[in-house]
Amino acid sequence: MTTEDSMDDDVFESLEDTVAHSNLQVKQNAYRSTPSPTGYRDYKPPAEVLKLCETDTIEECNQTIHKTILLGDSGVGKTSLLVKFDTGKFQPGNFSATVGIGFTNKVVTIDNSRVKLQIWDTAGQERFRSVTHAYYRDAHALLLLYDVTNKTSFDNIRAWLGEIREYAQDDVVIMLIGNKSDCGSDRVIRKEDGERLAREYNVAFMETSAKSGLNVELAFMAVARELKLRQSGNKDSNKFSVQDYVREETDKTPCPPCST
Ligand SMILES: Nc1nc2c(ncn2[C@@H]2O[C@H](COP(=O)(O)OP(=O)(O)OP(=O)(O)O)[C@@H](O)[C@H]2O)c(=O)[nH]1
Repeated sequence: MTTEDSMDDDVFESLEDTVAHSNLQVKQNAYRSTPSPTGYRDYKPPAEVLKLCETDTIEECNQTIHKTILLGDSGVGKTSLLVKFDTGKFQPGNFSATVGIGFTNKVVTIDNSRVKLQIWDTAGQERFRSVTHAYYRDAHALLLLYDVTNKTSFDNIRAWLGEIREYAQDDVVIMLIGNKSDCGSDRVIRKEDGERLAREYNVAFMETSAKSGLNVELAFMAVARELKLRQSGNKDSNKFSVQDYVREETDKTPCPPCST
């Protein structure tokens, strides 16, 4: 399945015009557009998002929209991963911390059926944490990122998982992601370390690179597949394992030359 034939934004065309890329716009203007000294106090979700939550029609849609949230320390590459998945593009060295939270809608095709993902990009900085907690509760899936070149971001994963236990639903799908796998000699966290941590917490794991595109589509597709099976109530869904699926799919792709 290629990116071209598996994704389709048209279902959310009207939202796309107004809200869908709001986070990216907020991010670009992050410090200029936020009057509060903390950068957060005056932040409110876009009006369209609040309106969206109030309408019956969208409540109906919510049954089929899978809310997926990107989490992890600041700078690990959450926005970059989402932008790469959404647009296929990567902007190197273009770092401005996300302020608040925003979402992008994507429709992916899994076994000939369309799965709607509403992907929320959160601010990784500590000062925004209390805000992002509020969004965990109704999340269907969480993509938890660390940066393979940043040990602190990896060490903080345990704390993130603790927060997830506290604020998210028990059955939320969790995917641990080691991003920036393209970084060669700057790498300080080995793939095995990520795998071990994921096993310890019984969550799925993969490494990605928003820069090279490695596994970016797979990360979202694996989550979408799991969510679709759960939603359909398919008896076979119990047999589906995100981790086995990821392993099979990554085995098909040769590993890039990473320095470990
Ligand atoms: N080499 C490399 N650089 C990356 C990758 N992903 C992100 N970056 C860079 O890392 C920096 C931070 O990326 P962001 O996507 O803004 O990080 P974030 O997690 O959204 O950060 P917050 O918004 O503060 O939470 C940027 O300079 C990106 O260009 C990657 O896969 N490889």
